[in-house]
Amino acid sequence: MTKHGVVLEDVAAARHFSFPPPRTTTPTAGGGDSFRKLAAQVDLGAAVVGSWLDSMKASSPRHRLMAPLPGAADAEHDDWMERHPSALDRFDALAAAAKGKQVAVFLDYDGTLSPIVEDPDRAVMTDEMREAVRGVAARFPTAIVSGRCRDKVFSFVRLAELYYAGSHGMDIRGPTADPNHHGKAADSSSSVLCQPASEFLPVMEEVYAALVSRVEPSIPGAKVENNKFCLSVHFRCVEEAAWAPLFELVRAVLRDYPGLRLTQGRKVLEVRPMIRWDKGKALEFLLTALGFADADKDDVFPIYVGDDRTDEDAFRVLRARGQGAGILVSRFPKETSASFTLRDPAEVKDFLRKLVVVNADADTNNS
Ligand SMILES: O=P(O)(O)OC[C@H]1O[C@H](O[C@H]2O[C@H](CO)[C@@H](O)[C@H](O)[C@H]2O)[C@H](O)[C@@H](O)[C@@H]1O
Repeated sequence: MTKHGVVLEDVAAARHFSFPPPRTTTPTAGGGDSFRKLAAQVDLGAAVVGSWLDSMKASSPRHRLMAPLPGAADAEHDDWMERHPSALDRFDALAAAAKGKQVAVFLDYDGTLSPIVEDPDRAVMTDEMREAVRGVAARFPTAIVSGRCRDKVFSFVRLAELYYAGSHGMDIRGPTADPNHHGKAADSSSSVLCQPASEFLPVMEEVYAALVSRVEPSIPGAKVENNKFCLSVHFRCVEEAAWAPLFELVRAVLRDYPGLRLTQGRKVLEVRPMIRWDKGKALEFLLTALGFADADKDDVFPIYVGDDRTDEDAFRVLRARGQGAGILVSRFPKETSASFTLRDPAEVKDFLRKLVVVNADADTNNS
Protein backbone atom coordinates (compact mmCIF):
# COMPACT_ATOMS: atom_id res chain seq x y z
CA MET A 1 0.00 0.00 0.00
CA THR A 2 1.26 3.49 -0.75
CA LYS A 3 0.68 6.41 1.53
CA HIS A 4 -1.26 7.96 -1.32
CA GLY A 5 -3.84 5.22 -1.12
CA VAL A 6 -5.01 5.46 -4.72
CA VAL A 7 -6.91 2.36 -5.76
CA LEU A 8 -6.90 0.80 -9.19
CA GLU A 9 -10.02 -1.13 -10.08
CA ASP A 10 -9.53 -4.57 -11.56
CA VAL A 11 -11.96 -4.54 -14.45
CA ALA A 12 -10.66 -7.91 -15.58
CA ALA A 13 -12.67 -9.50 -12.75
CA ALA A 14 -15.73 -9.17 -15.00
CA ARG A 15 -16.88 -12.50 -16.51
CA HIS A 16 -19.35 -13.52 -19.15
CA PHE A 17 -22.59 -15.28 -18.46
CA SER A 18 -25.68 -16.14 -20.38
CA PHE A 19 -29.33 -15.64 -19.69
CA PRO A 20 -30.69 -16.50 -17.19
CA PRO A 21 -27.79 -15.48 -14.97
CA PRO A 22 -26.61 -18.30 -12.69
CA ARG A 23 -26.73 -17.67 -8.95
CA THR A 24 -23.52 -17.42 -7.01
CA THR A 25 -23.33 -19.05 -3.60
CA THR A 26 -22.84 -15.82 -1.69
CA PRO A 27 -24.94 -12.70 -2.29
CA THR A 28 -23.15 -9.37 -2.66
CA ALA A 29 -24.93 -7.60 0.21
CA GLY A 30 -22.36 -6.94 2.90
CA GLY A 31 -19.52 -7.72 0.54
CA GLY A 32 -17.49 -10.79 -0.21
CA ASP A 33 -19.12 -12.47 -3.23
CA SER A 34 -17.00 -14.39 -5.67
CA PHE A 35 -17.54 -11.87 -8.44
CA ARG A 36 -16.65 -8.80 -6.40
CA LYS A 37 -14.16 -6.66 -8.22
CA LEU A 38 -10.71 -6.79 -6.74
CA ALA A 39 -9.87 -3.27 -5.66
CA ALA A 40 -6.16 -3.45 -4.91
CA GLN A 41 -3.92 -0.82 -3.42
CA VAL A 42 -1.17 -0.17 -5.89
CA ASP A 43 2.18 1.52 -5.88
CA LEU A 44 2.05 4.27 -8.45
CA GLY A 45 5.47 3.52 -9.88
CA ALA A 46 6.43 3.58 -13.57
CA ALA A 47 4.87 0.18 -14.33
CA VAL A 48 1.55 1.24 -12.91
CA VAL A 49 1.61 4.52 -14.83
CA GLY A 50 2.14 2.40 -17.95
CA SER A 51 -0.83 0.19 -17.19
CA TRP A 52 -3.01 3.20 -16.49
CA LEU A 53 -2.01 4.59 -19.88
CA ASP A 54 -2.95 1.32 -21.59
CA SER A 55 -6.22 1.42 -19.76
CA MET A 56 -6.81 5.05 -20.76
CA LYS A 57 -6.20 4.06 -24.39
CA ALA A 58 -8.66 1.20 -24.08
CA SER A 59 -11.29 3.41 -22.46
CA SER A 60 -12.84 4.20 -25.79
CA PRO A 61 -14.40 1.21 -27.55
CA ARG A 62 -13.21 2.54 -30.91
CA HIS A 63 -9.61 2.53 -29.78
CA ARG A 64 -7.83 -0.74 -30.48
CA LEU A 65 -4.39 -1.37 -29.05
CA MET A 66 -3.65 -3.71 -32.01
CA ALA A 67 -5.25 -3.91 -35.45
CA PRO A 68 -7.24 -7.18 -35.75
CA LEU A 69 -6.31 -9.76 -38.40
CA PRO A 70 -8.62 -9.73 -41.45
CA GLY A 71 -11.87 -11.53 -40.53
CA ALA A 72 -10.87 -11.84 -36.86
CA ALA A 73 -12.97 -8.85 -35.84
CA ASP A 74 -16.11 -10.39 -37.38
CA ALA A 75 -15.50 -13.72 -35.67
CA GLU A 76 -14.88 -11.99 -32.34
CA HIS A 77 -18.06 -9.96 -32.75
CA ASP A 78 -20.18 -13.01 -33.68
CA ASP A 79 -18.85 -14.96 -30.72
CA TRP A 80 -19.58 -12.04 -28.40
CA MET A 81 -23.12 -11.58 -29.73
CA GLU A 82 -23.79 -15.26 -29.20
CA ARG A 83 -22.85 -14.90 -25.54
CA HIS A 84 -24.55 -11.51 -25.13
CA PRO A 85 -27.52 -11.49 -27.51
CA SER A 86 -29.48 -8.40 -28.44
CA ALA A 87 -32.15 -7.56 -25.86
CA LEU A 88 -34.39 -6.58 -28.77
CA ASP A 89 -33.94 -9.89 -30.59
CA ARG A 90 -34.58 -11.80 -27.34
CA PHE A 91 -37.33 -9.52 -26.12
CA ASP A 92 -39.97 -12.26 -26.02
CA ALA A 93 -37.79 -14.47 -23.83
CA LEU A 94 -37.13 -11.53 -21.53
CA ALA A 95 -40.83 -10.70 -21.29
CA ALA A 96 -41.64 -14.36 -20.53
CA ALA A 97 -39.03 -14.43 -17.76
CA ALA A 98 -40.48 -11.22 -16.27
CA LYS A 99 -44.09 -12.44 -16.36
CA GLY A 100 -45.81 -12.28 -12.97
CA LYS A 101 -42.90 -10.35 -11.40
CA GLN A 102 -42.54 -6.69 -10.55
CA VAL A 103 -40.33 -5.17 -13.23
CA ALA A 104 -38.04 -2.38 -12.00
CA VAL A 105 -35.95 -0.40 -14.47
CA PHE A 106 -32.49 1.09 -13.80
CA LEU A 107 -30.91 3.31 -16.45
CA ASP A 108 -27.44 4.74 -16.72
CA TYR A 109 -27.39 8.17 -18.41
CA ASP A 110 -24.31 8.96 -20.56
CA GLY A 111 -23.91 6.55 -23.46
CA THR A 112 -27.24 4.92 -22.57
CA LEU A 113 -29.93 7.59 -22.70
CA SER A 114 -27.77 10.15 -24.50
CA PRO A 115 -25.04 9.54 -27.08
CA ILE A 116 -21.43 10.17 -26.08
CA VAL A 117 -20.37 13.68 -27.19
CA GLU A 118 -17.18 15.69 -26.75
CA ASP A 119 -18.59 18.30 -24.38
CA PRO A 120 -20.13 16.73 -21.22
CA ASP A 121 -22.34 19.82 -20.79
CA ARG A 122 -24.01 19.11 -24.12
CA ALA A 123 -24.94 15.47 -23.54
CA VAL A 124 -28.64 16.17 -23.83
CA MET A 125 -31.35 13.59 -24.19
CA THR A 126 -33.88 13.75 -27.02
CA ASP A 127 -37.56 14.43 -26.38
CA GLU A 128 -38.33 11.00 -27.87
CA MET A 129 -36.06 9.33 -25.33
CA ARG A 130 -37.64 11.37 -22.53
CA GLU A 131 -41.10 10.17 -23.62
CA ALA A 132 -39.89 6.57 -23.71
CA VAL A 133 -38.51 6.88 -20.15
CA ARG A 134 -41.70 8.63 -19.02
CA GLY A 135 -43.75 5.75 -20.44
CA VAL A 136 -41.66 3.18 -18.59
CA ALA A 137 -41.84 5.15 -15.31
CA ALA A 138 -45.64 5.28 -15.55
CA ARG A 139 -45.66 1.45 -15.40
CA PHE A 140 -42.60 0.39 -13.43
CA PRO A 141 -40.45 1.89 -10.67
CA THR A 142 -37.65 3.53 -12.65
CA ALA A 143 -34.29 4.95 -11.60
CA ILE A 144 -31.46 6.83 -13.26
CA VAL A 145 -28.09 5.60 -11.93
CA SER A 146 -25.34 7.95 -13.08
CA GLY A 147 -21.80 9.11 -12.42
CA ARG A 148 -23.08 12.64 -12.82
CA CYS A 149 -24.06 14.81 -9.92
CA ARG A 150 -27.76 14.22 -9.18
CA ASP A 151 -28.90 17.77 -9.95
CA LYS A 152 -27.03 17.77 -13.27
CA VAL A 153 -28.50 14.49 -14.47
CA PHE A 154 -31.95 15.67 -13.35
CA SER A 155 -31.49 18.84 -15.41
CA PHE A 156 -30.98 16.62 -18.48
CA VAL A 157 -33.74 14.08 -17.80
CA ARG A 158 -36.33 16.41 -16.21
CA LEU A 159 -38.70 13.69 -15.02
CA ALA A 160 -39.69 14.15 -11.37
CA GLU A 161 -41.34 10.73 -11.17
CA LEU A 162 -38.02 8.85 -11.26
CA TYR A 163 -35.54 7.79 -8.60
CA TYR A 164 -32.13 9.41 -9.13
CA ALA A 165 -28.84 7.93 -7.95
CA GLY A 166 -26.14 10.48 -8.80
CA SER A 167 -22.37 10.45 -8.14
CA HIS A 168 -22.14 6.73 -9.04
CA GLY A 169 -24.93 5.95 -6.59
CA MET A 170 -23.54 8.00 -3.68
CA ASP A 171 -26.46 10.44 -3.79
CA ILE A 172 -29.88 8.80 -4.01
CA ARG A 173 -33.25 10.53 -4.01
CA GLY A 174 -36.75 9.19 -4.54
CA PRO A 175 -39.40 10.57 -6.89
CA THR A 176 -40.74 14.04 -6.21
CA ALA A 177 -43.84 13.52 -8.36
CA ASP A 178 -46.26 10.67 -8.78
CA PRO A 179 -45.68 8.96 -12.15
CA ASN A 180 -49.40 8.66 -12.83
CA HIS A 181 -50.41 12.14 -11.71
CA HIS A 182 -47.86 14.37 -13.35
CA GLY A 183 -46.93 17.38 -11.31
CA LYS A 184 -48.56 16.05 -8.12
CA ALA A 185 -46.06 15.50 -5.33
CA ALA A 186 -45.34 11.89 -4.40
CA ASP A 187 -46.23 10.83 -0.87
CA SER A 188 -43.45 10.92 1.68
CA SER A 189 -43.05 7.12 1.68
CA SER A 190 -41.46 7.26 -1.77
CA SER A 191 -38.90 9.88 -0.80
CA VAL A 192 -35.61 8.03 -0.29
CA LEU A 193 -32.38 9.65 0.64
CA CYS A 194 -28.98 8.01 0.82
CA GLN A 195 -25.64 9.81 0.90
CA PRO A 196 -23.05 7.35 2.18
CA ALA A 197 -20.12 9.68 1.43
CA SER A 198 -21.52 12.91 2.85
CA GLU A 199 -18.52 13.50 5.15
CA PHE A 200 -16.29 13.67 2.07
CA LEU A 201 -18.01 16.76 0.68
CA PRO A 202 -15.48 19.36 1.97
CA VAL A 203 -12.57 17.24 0.71
CA MET A 204 -14.18 16.83 -2.71
CA GLU A 205 -14.62 20.62 -2.98
CA GLU A 206 -10.97 21.12 -2.06
CA VAL A 207 -9.71 18.54 -4.57
CA TYR A 208 -12.01 19.94 -7.26
CA ALA A 209 -10.44 23.41 -6.82
CA ALA A 210 -6.94 21.88 -6.89
CA LEU A 211 -7.65 19.88 -10.05
CA VAL A 212 -9.20 22.86 -11.85
CA SER A 213 -6.26 25.11 -11.02
CA ARG A 214 -3.53 22.56 -11.81
CA VAL A 215 -4.90 20.39 -14.62
CA GLU A 216 -6.98 22.67 -16.82
CA PRO A 217 -4.35 25.41 -17.42
CA SER A 218 -1.51 22.98 -18.17
CA ILE A 219 -3.26 20.27 -20.21
CA PRO A 220 -5.07 21.70 -23.27
CA GLY A 221 -8.50 20.10 -23.70
CA ALA A 222 -8.71 18.69 -20.17
CA LYS A 223 -11.92 19.42 -18.30
CA VAL A 224 -12.68 18.83 -14.65
CA GLU A 225 -16.32 18.22 -13.75
CA ASN A 226 -17.67 18.48 -10.22
CA ASN A 227 -20.07 15.61 -9.62
CA LYS A 228 -20.42 16.40 -5.91
CA PHE A 229 -19.28 13.07 -4.38
CA CYS A 230 -16.93 12.31 -7.26
CA LEU A 231 -14.87 14.36 -9.69
CA SER A 232 -14.42 13.65 -13.39
CA VAL A 233 -11.22 14.58 -15.20
CA HIS A 234 -12.12 14.35 -18.88
CA PHE A 235 -9.43 13.61 -21.46
CA ARG A 236 -11.61 13.03 -24.55
CA CYS A 237 -10.34 16.31 -26.05
CA VAL A 238 -6.71 15.92 -24.88
CA GLU A 239 -3.96 14.94 -27.36
CA GLU A 240 -2.85 11.38 -26.62
CA ALA A 241 0.72 12.63 -26.04
CA ALA A 242 -0.55 14.59 -23.02
CA TRP A 243 -2.38 11.67 -21.34
CA ALA A 244 0.65 10.63 -19.28
CA PRO A 245 1.31 14.18 -18.00
CA LEU A 246 -2.41 14.49 -17.23
CA PHE A 247 -2.38 11.27 -15.22
CA GLU A 248 0.79 12.42 -13.39
CA LEU A 249 -0.86 15.71 -12.46
CA VAL A 250 -3.98 14.02 -11.11
CA ARG A 251 -1.81 11.62 -9.17
CA ALA A 252 0.20 14.53 -7.75
CA VAL A 253 -2.96 16.27 -6.55
CA LEU A 254 -4.26 13.07 -4.94
CA ARG A 255 -1.00 12.48 -3.08
CA ASP A 256 -2.31 14.53 -0.15
CA TYR A 257 -5.67 12.74 0.00
CA PRO A 258 -5.30 9.17 1.17
CA GLY A 259 -9.06 8.76 1.53
CA LEU A 260 -9.67 9.07 -2.19
CA ARG A 261 -9.34 6.57 -5.02
CA LEU A 262 -9.02 6.85 -8.78
CA THR A 263 -11.11 4.90 -11.28
CA GLN A 264 -11.73 5.14 -15.02
CA GLY A 265 -14.70 5.57 -17.29
CA ARG A 266 -15.00 6.43 -20.97
CA LYS A 267 -12.12 8.85 -21.62
CA VAL A 268 -12.42 10.09 -18.05
CA LEU A 269 -10.47 9.64 -14.80
CA GLU A 270 -12.71 9.67 -11.77
CA VAL A 271 -11.78 10.65 -8.24
CA ARG A 272 -13.99 9.07 -5.58
CA PRO A 273 -14.15 8.61 -1.82
CA MET A 274 -12.59 5.31 -0.80
CA ILE A 275 -15.78 3.72 0.49
CA ARG A 276 -17.37 0.41 -0.46
CA TRP A 277 -20.11 1.95 -2.51
CA ASP A 278 -20.75 1.81 -6.23
CA LYS A 279 -23.60 1.48 -8.70
CA GLY A 280 -24.11 -2.13 -7.58
CA LYS A 281 -24.62 -1.02 -3.98
CA ALA A 282 -26.98 1.70 -5.19
CA LEU A 283 -28.98 -0.92 -7.10
CA GLU A 284 -29.25 -3.07 -3.95
CA PHE A 285 -30.24 -0.02 -1.89
CA LEU A 286 -32.97 0.89 -4.37
CA LEU A 287 -34.30 -2.67 -4.57
CA THR A 288 -34.54 -2.69 -0.77
CA ALA A 289 -36.24 0.71 -0.77
CA LEU A 290 -38.75 -0.67 -3.28
CA GLY A 291 -39.50 -3.59 -0.95
CA PHE A 292 -37.37 -6.22 -2.70
CA ALA A 293 -34.58 -6.72 -0.18
CA ASP A 294 -34.72 -10.49 -0.34
CA ALA A 295 -32.38 -11.67 -3.06
CA ASP A 296 -33.76 -15.22 -2.71
CA LYS A 297 -37.32 -14.31 -3.60
CA ASP A 298 -38.34 -14.45 -7.21
CA ASP A 299 -40.81 -11.58 -7.03
CA VAL A 300 -38.89 -8.85 -8.83
CA PHE A 301 -37.36 -8.54 -12.29
CA PRO A 302 -34.79 -5.71 -12.26
CA ILE A 303 -33.59 -4.55 -15.65
CA TYR A 304 -30.34 -2.56 -15.59
CA VAL A 305 -29.13 -0.84 -18.77
CA GLY A 306 -25.67 0.77 -18.93
CA ASP A 307 -22.64 1.25 -21.15
CA ASP A 308 -19.68 1.89 -18.85
CA ARG A 309 -17.22 0.03 -16.64
CA THR A 310 -18.97 1.47 -13.59
CA ASP A 311 -22.19 -0.29 -14.66
CA GLU A 312 -20.46 -3.64 -14.34
CA ASP A 313 -20.88 -3.44 -10.55
CA ALA A 314 -24.64 -3.40 -11.06
CA PHE A 315 -24.51 -6.23 -13.64
CA ARG A 316 -22.59 -8.33 -11.13
CA VAL A 317 -25.23 -7.70 -8.44
CA LEU A 318 -27.97 -8.95 -10.76
CA ARG A 319 -25.96 -12.00 -11.64
CA ALA A 320 -25.23 -12.74 -7.97
CA ARG A 321 -28.91 -12.38 -7.05
CA GLY A 322 -29.96 -14.47 -10.05
CA GLN A 323 -32.58 -11.85 -10.78
CA GLY A 324 -33.55 -9.84 -13.83
CA ALA A 325 -31.34 -8.84 -16.72
CA GLY A 326 -28.24 -6.71 -17.20
CA ILE A 327 -28.04 -5.04 -20.61
CA LEU A 328 -24.78 -3.57 -21.86
CA VAL A 329 -24.99 -0.77 -24.42
CA SER A 330 -22.14 -1.34 -26.86
CA ARG A 331 -21.64 -2.13 -30.51
CA PHE A 332 -18.14 -3.48 -29.83
CA PRO A 333 -17.17 -6.65 -27.97
CA LYS A 334 -16.24 -5.86 -24.34
CA GLU A 335 -15.67 -7.85 -21.20
CA THR A 336 -18.99 -7.67 -19.37
CA SER A 337 -21.15 -9.31 -16.75
CA ALA A 338 -24.31 -8.24 -18.56
CA SER A 339 -26.52 -10.89 -20.15
CA PHE A 340 -27.73 -8.90 -23.13
CA THR A 341 -26.64 -6.04 -25.34
CA LEU A 342 -28.11 -3.08 -27.16
CA ARG A 343 -26.04 -1.26 -29.74
CA ASP A 344 -26.69 2.39 -28.88
CA PRO A 345 -29.14 4.81 -27.23
CA ALA A 346 -31.49 4.51 -30.24
CA GLU A 347 -31.87 0.79 -29.50
CA VAL A 348 -32.31 1.58 -25.79
CA LYS A 349 -35.23 3.81 -26.76
CA ASP A 350 -36.78 1.02 -28.86
CA PHE A 351 -36.35 -1.42 -25.99
CA LEU A 352 -38.02 0.94 -23.49
CA ARG A 353 -40.92 1.52 -25.88
CA LYS A 354 -41.37 -2.23 -26.29
CA LEU A 355 -41.47 -2.69 -22.52
CA VAL A 356 -44.37 -0.26 -22.35
CA VAL A 357 -46.27 -1.85 -25.24
CA VAL A 358 -45.92 -5.39 -23.89
CA ASN A 359 -47.09 -4.28 -20.46
CA ALA A 360 -50.07 -2.43 -21.94
CA ASP A 361 -51.01 -5.54 -23.98
CA ALA A 362 -50.79 -7.69 -20.85
CA ASP A 363 -53.11 -5.26 -19.03
CA THR A 364 -55.63 -5.45 -21.88
CA ASN A 365 -55.56 -9.26 -21.94
CA ASN A 366 -56.06 -9.41 -18.17
CA SER A 367 -59.02 -7.01 -18.14
O1 LIG B 1 -22.77 6.93 -15.24
P1 LIG B 1 -22.98 7.80 -16.45
O2 LIG B 1 -24.32 8.47 -16.46
O3 LIG B 1 -22.70 7.08 -17.73
O4 LIG B 1 -21.91 8.95 -16.30
C1 LIG B 1 -20.52 8.65 -16.48
C2 LIG B 1 -19.78 9.90 -16.88
O5 LIG B 1 -20.51 10.41 -18.01
C3 LIG B 1 -20.11 11.67 -18.53
O6 LIG B 1 -18.91 11.50 -19.25
C4 LIG B 1 -19.06 10.68 -20.39
O7 LIG B 1 -19.99 11.29 -21.31
C5 LIG B 1 -19.54 12.57 -21.83
C6 LIG B 1 -20.67 13.14 -22.68
O8 LIG B 1 -21.07 12.27 -23.68
C7 LIG B 1 -18.25 12.37 -22.61
O9 LIG B 1 -17.78 13.60 -23.12
C8 LIG B 1 -17.18 11.74 -21.68
O10 LIG B 1 -16.01 11.44 -22.42
C9 LIG B 1 -17.71 10.46 -21.05
O11 LIG B 1 -16.80 9.96 -20.08
C10 LIG B 1 -20.00 12.70 -17.44
O12 LIG B 1 -19.49 13.90 -17.98
C11 LIG B 1 -19.16 12.21 -16.28
O13 LIG B 1 -19.17 13.17 -15.25
C12 LIG B 1 -19.78 10.92 -15.77
O14 LIG B 1 -19.07 10.43 -14.65
